[in-house]
Amino acid sequence: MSNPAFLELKHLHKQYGKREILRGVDFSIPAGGCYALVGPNGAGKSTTVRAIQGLTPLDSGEIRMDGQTLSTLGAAGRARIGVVPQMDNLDPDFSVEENLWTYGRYFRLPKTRIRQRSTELLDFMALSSYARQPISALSGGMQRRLTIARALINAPQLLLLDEPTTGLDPQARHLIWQRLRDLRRQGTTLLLTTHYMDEAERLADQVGIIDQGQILAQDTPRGLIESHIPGEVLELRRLDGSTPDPENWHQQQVMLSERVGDTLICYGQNLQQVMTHFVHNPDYRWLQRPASLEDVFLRLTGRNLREDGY
Ligand SMILES: Nc1ncnc2c1ncn2[C@@H]1O[C@H](COP(=O)(O)OP(=O)(O)OP(=O)(O)O)[C@@H](O)[C@H]1O
Repeated sequence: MSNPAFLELKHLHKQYGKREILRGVDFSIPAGGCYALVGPNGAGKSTTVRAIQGLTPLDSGEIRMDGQTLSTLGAAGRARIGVVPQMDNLDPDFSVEENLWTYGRYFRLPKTRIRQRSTELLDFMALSSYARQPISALSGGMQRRLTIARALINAPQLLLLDEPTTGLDPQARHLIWQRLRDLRRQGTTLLLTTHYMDEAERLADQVGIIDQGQILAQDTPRGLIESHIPGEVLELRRLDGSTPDPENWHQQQVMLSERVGDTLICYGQNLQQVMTHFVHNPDYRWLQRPASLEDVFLRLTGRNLREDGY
């Protein structure tokens, strides 16, 4: 039997003017689970996260946490949610620990509790030696870790992370991933939005691919790959910079191909035949590799920048 949902989103709809931003978003996360919402710019990820926070009123749909409708949980329910926004909004006039205290006071935690949580969280996020430093003394990765620590001050059961590692270097990203996995082991439920497929693959049990306000597919990372991309992938580029044109050959040989800029991504049952065709052709560069979540993402959400503002 699958675990009961801790967070449930049912048929979320949101319109700005005539434009439908969320068109029936549905998903759920069991307690202690991690769900990654991936999608192109403007897909509706932040709007979904803001709706859970109660910041964006919905036109219809329901959000339930721990079995209760969020709107009826009120402030007490929202206090069980920690939020890591897309942009760091730490207070530059305060020190590292003062930033945590401000949040603790916001949640009306007793002083002794704030002190204890601040010490624990600075240690957890490897920031103890920076406690008295101004925010300007922190690197981008440290600021991100402090933003996560701040979101954890009141020990929330659900942590919402809007693009938690965008713009960070690989070491900084790995440290954050490690801490997010630690949080899961402690029972925290995570919902993250990301543009990084490797992040979704590394952290999430379930990945939802959202585009134009709709979840196009959701499954485990492996399940998404296996059900959308058969076998390996061949990337083809022409040396003259033009995109390879599959018209005259791929129909008989390759099941599927997608154009991404100047690259043709091929996959299908007859990939080896296509390979032999190009290996000795000096006009082409090629790369054969295992299929990834990014291939699924590109296949489902379209390759080229759209002209409709998304
Ligand atoms: N207050 C608003 N008024 C009008 N349109 C809005 C408003 N907030 C968001 N939108 C539009 O809703 C769409 C979805 O925005 P959202 O921020 O949810 O996308 P996203 O998937 O988080 O994108 P990104 O990856 O760029 O952060 C966008 O086209 C955006 O312009």
